[in-house]
Amino acid sequence: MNPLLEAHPEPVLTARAMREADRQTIETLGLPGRVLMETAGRGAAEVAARMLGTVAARTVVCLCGRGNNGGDGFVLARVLHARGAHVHVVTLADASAMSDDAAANYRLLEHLAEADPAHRLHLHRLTDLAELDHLPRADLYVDALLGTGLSSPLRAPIRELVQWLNEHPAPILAIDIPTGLDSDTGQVLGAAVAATRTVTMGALKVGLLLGEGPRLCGTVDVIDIGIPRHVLEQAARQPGCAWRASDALIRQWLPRRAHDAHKYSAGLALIVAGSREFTGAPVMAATAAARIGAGYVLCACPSDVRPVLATKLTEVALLGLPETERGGIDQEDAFDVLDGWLERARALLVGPGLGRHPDTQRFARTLLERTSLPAVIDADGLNALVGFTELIPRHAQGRWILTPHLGEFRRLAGDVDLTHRIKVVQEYAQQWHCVLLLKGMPSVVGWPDGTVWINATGNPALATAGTGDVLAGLCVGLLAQGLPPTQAAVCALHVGGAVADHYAAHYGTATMMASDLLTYLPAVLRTRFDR
Ligand SMILES: NC(=O)C1=CN([C@@H]2O[C@H](COP(=O)(O)OP(=O)(O)OC[C@H]3O[C@@H](n4cnc5c(N)ncnc54)[C@H](O)[C@@H]3O)[C@@H](O)[C@H]2O)[C@H](O)CC1
Ligand SMILES: [K+]
Repeated sequence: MNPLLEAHPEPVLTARAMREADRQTIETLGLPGRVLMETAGRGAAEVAARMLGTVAARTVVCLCGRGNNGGDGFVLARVLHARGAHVHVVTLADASAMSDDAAANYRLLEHLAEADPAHRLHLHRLTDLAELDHLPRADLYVDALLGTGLSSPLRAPIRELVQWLNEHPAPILAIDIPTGLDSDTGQVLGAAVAATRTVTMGALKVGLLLGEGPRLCGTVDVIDIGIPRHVLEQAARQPGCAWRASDALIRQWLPRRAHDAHKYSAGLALIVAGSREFTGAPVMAATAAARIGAGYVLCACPSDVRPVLATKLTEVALLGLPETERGGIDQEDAFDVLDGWLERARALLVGPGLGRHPDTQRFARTLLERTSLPAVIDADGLNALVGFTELIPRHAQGRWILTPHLGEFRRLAGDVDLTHRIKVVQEYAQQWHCVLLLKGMPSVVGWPDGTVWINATGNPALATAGTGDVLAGLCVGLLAQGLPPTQAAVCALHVGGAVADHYAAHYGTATMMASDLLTYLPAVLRTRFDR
């Protein structure tokens, strides 16, 4: 693929945005919908042929709805029939009840079925679900029932058809979206096809990447059906849409070390972290910051924790922060110790393992209010802001990266309905004027301008203690090297997930520990990101 194009982020659209892109292409550019459907169906047939291996004499059963999703299925049926397959097309409606383009393609099939001397094309107009039992066992089932037109929980008999489909062991190819999956949220609406593979038209849909989407889609192929890139990019600016970064884009964004760099020019990352209870978190975060390329990492922790960290950290400098007799960080004395370093630092991370002592939380808030450094606020740094969220829009000013998991986000934002996760992240990143990295599978990054990114890498191996500390360290390490918070958050997620993917490819997803991310990071940076 063209390296320049490859560096482009991939638009991830809602159903509404996809329909808008269709409309633009058809009405403004003049590319007929029938041509879009023909291209969509032919692209889907290519994927079906790859799934079958050989097409001739294989049996394919296509379940087709009466909308354009069904229309894509009719085109696919015609193409596979022409390549020698035995094709059974199952519909629930007459052509008169179908969309125009679908009906036109259905009538094509009717003429073909009559004309084919080999009688390899069979049209079944279903009036009773029992008739499904007369269908031959297929080598491949095609779900062309519903796509982006699904707007509510599946009605009968589509719902029963979906359940029937899922009962068959043969591979299932879903057209555009597995029927029953909400294309904007990844929720299952009543029932949904569990596809082996999904071939989606024009662009990725949000629902394929969130919620139940990854589990129900199987492998996803995006078919270029002739919608111009600028039309897709324009559509992706609608609320609820997102982007996915490519390796090429991350390679472009990742900082390169200057040939004449010295430890300060490569960026000083100041990390305020650690407590008696949590000494691992600062180690993970500080090591990650150093490993991703920060030239100088300084970890400021409560004084009596310093000796413990000194046994675990060699290249990371340590700074003991005075404590109150109550055991929290003493704000005034701490600033006396910190001030010089705050001038020299290029980025700040507050939170990993910091603990929730009231004195420490007050210190963390004051530190964030006073500094104008780009900052990452993670874990107990976020907990210190609970009840003080007004500080975020007042001080973040686009310089902060907040990295909450779901629980931390709910403590900050309240019991927010996260059905539309993209819209929620979009709204809060704009409202708080910060970069909001909401961790999850996948994690999502909202920028202050409303742009949202869905992480393209990572796997369940990341579901282990300490990976959040590593992620926070990667973020601050990239900030310290001059990356803007917007790109630092997307890169940290993408690279961290890529290391987890590297680990899982070699050792599976059940044994990874967070420190493995630090071990394999250099190799993945070198081989996958050319660093
Ligand atoms: N992306 C593109 O550029 C192209 C996509 N194509 C395909 O077109 C469908 C969208 O087609 P549309 O006709 O708008 O909707 P559907 O076919 O998905 O469904 C409409 C159909 O479904 C019925 N329906 C709606 N909700 C329910 C429900 N809850 N239960 C049962 N039935 C329901 C509704 O009555 C309609 O009859 C897209 O996915 C692509 O596959 C174009 O072919 C090419 C361009
Ligand atoms: K479908």
